[in-house]
Amino acid sequence: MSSDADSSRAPPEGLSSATAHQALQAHGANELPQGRQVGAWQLLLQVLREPMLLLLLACGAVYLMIGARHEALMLLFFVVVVIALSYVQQRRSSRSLAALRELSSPRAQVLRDGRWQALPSRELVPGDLVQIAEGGRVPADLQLLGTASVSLDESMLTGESVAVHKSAPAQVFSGTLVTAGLCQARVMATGPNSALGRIGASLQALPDAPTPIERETARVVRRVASIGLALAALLTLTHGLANGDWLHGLLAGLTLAMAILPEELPVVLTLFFSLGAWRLARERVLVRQLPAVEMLGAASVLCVDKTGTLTVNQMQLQRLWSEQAAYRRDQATALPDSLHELLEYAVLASHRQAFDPMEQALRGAAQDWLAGTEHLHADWQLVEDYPLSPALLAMSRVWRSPDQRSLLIAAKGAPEAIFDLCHLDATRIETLNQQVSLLAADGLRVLGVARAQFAAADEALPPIQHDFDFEFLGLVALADPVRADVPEAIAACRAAGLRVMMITGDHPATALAIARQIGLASEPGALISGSELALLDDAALRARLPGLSICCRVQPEQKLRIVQALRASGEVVAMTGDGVNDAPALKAADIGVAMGSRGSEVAREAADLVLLGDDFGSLLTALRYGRRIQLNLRKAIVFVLAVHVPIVGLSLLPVLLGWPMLLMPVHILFLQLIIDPACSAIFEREPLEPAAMRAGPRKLDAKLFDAALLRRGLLQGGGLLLLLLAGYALTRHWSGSDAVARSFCFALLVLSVIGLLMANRLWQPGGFWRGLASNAALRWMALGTLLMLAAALGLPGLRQLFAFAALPTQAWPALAAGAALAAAGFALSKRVGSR
Ligand SMILES: Nc1ncnc2c1ncn2[C@@H]1O[C@H](COP(=O)(O)OP(=O)(O)OP(=O)(O)O)[C@@H](O)[C@H]1O
Ligand SMILES: [Cu+]
Repeated sequence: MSSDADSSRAPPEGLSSATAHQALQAHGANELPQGRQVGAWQLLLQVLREPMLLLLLACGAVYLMIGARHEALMLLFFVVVVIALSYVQQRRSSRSLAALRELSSPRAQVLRDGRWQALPSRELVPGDLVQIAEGGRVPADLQLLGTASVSLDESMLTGESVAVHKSAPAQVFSGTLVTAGLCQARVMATGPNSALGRIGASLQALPDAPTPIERETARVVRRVASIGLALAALLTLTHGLANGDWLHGLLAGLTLAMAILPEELPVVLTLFFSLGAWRLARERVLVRQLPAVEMLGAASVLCVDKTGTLTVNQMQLQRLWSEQAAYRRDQATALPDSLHELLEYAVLASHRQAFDPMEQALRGAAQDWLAGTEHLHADWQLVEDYPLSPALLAMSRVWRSPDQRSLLIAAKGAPEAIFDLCHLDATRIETLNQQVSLLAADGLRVLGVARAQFAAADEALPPIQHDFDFEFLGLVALADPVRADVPEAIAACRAAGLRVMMITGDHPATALAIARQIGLASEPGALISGSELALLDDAALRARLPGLSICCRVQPEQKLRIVQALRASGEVVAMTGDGVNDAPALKAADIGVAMGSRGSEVAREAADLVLLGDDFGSLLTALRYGRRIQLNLRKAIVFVLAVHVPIVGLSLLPVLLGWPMLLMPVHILFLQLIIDPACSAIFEREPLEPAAMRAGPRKLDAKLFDAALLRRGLLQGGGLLLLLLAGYALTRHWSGSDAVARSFCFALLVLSVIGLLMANRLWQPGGFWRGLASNAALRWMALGTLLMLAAALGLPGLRQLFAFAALPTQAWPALAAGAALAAAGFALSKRVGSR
């Protein structure tokens, strides 16, 4: 980490943690005033505003008016239970969200107690020594130190998006973006005292806009709720007009409203997303946009950048080649003298404090092979530097040596760019290209190296690299090994129905070689180069997309174009990236994925997911979770739907048929107490069914509440309603007692709800009982429910509250038979309703 160029000077010192701690007390944390945070009270308020509670309170009031004090008290008890339940659920989500926020807070490289460490930027204090590097945000107002320089994008302070070049002792400002370079700096001002703090700007993330799924759910809930209210009003009217008993009519209406209200859906949605994000964080995947995980389940194309994602991005210089000599690291130890100059100029064309792994590799090789020769020039002075540009993939650096009058220029870059700079003739280019292809075919990244002299040392330097008179020196080839887990992960992605596309700035031959190593399609039509791509208009590009798996020599802007073209042709695009230039494409993709430790801050800010461990395999984990959340959501929805049909039916039909009221608020509440926790706790925990991974991505326009889902839910619920009505009518006829019939019907309903849970837990056929063994939440749930049911049927006090009667012995076998029938029906419905 320390600078190699400054070794002659005493290294600047950092702070000790004790001093830093004191300074932190004095100056305050290095952060801007935060947006509002959700405290416990606000959560409670949110809970209290829930419509379910309002309905309960209204019911309580009606009970008081008709003088049923016990019932009113019991409702009050339920109010407390419901509040406690939703409070616990909401806290669980907001806790996991807070933990995520903590994980995603920015970090800075700081020298503390003589050791470089990554600390939260929040803990920086004036006087700290930090290091900033390409792709990072400046964590505070800093003064640059040493000889290195950086390029900055200060647009967020100035509105100017032209990069500015700065070197010591210039100041750089908090929140600006380092687009190139690596430099040490001293912290001058933090938090509200920084330039950013003074203008009151904030880097707060965008407010979370509701996603399609959230909007769809909100729409469904609204629609169902208004239908419910209308029905409830209608019921109250019918009842009131028919019997003249308006209070009981109101009670029936409120009961129906409670039965219909799909209040668990939004809860299920937030809880599934936030718990899913929390689970993923434990797998070292940070979710910055919650719905992105579910979206990942729908991804159909995965665009990956080669360097750093598919490969480890640790370069090693493997071969050097000039027209006179060649060297392979694996076949010889010493570098022949005739290649010394080639390596010397490759290093001169690099930064002294190298950020780029290629340059680090060149520097490392030079230290191994050129140490003690006259080819390392610590005393040369940098005069000018021509950076790499998309138009010319080559960079040059101009040097002044103490013992020469003319300036020396070293250039390195993509071979074709260097050939261009050297103005080589066509035949020589052709032979050289053969050599490049030979090196690249082994998966090596090839760079050309050239040198020039500029005699008139006091004249102004030319504006572009082409104006120098370059002489070609040779080629260097670097290896960047493929990550060990990549071939397997790629195969798994493809098995899951995802198309994988490699996007790289590298040479076609290198890209092809890597594609073969990782098992991507590599036939001729599968590859397109950036220059070819530039000739296509949007329609032609879209036509070219099918079957494409490698894009090489693409420029950063072209990544954006590829993503947009893919999306325009109906694909759901997940895209990985790590560089400063990748941010627009990451934003444009449906799911942007950034590498956590190696990727740039900017890429992380633009991404929806961050792979904290930098391993490609965890993307696959995220994909599995995406499918899992999506499938479990669907299961929960089918369950909620199926369970509401009989509840609504039993509240509505008796009134319409002129029977005595069957379900009362207390029954609905009892059921609610099973249903709410059941959907969130039991379905959320379900592991992914293997078939869902093979089934391919969900269609983008597929709704969460699609026809298959509705059909299955209505089938299960409708069947159950018929069974319950039949059971009710039969027991009533046979026992002559409303209370016995109600007890029977309710007990059957509760047993069937447990059956519905077990049936919808696993959608693949079979496995009805397996649920009890593998899902502890389900086991407890079932046990608790049975105990509650037994209490309501068995304890005289409760029996009265529930308006039950003791079930005669003959009813028990009938109950068991009914439950078995329901279970068989649910098992059958899985075959009918499958997609
Ligand atoms: N520091 C450098 N010095 C000289 N040439 C460079 C340097 N960096 C990149 N190049 C040239 O530019 C080409 C494209 O580089 P670029 O950075 O766009 O690819 P990349 O983003 O590293 O690759 P990938 O897209 O696979 O991640 C390289 O293949 C190389 O020829
Ligand atoms: Cu409900």
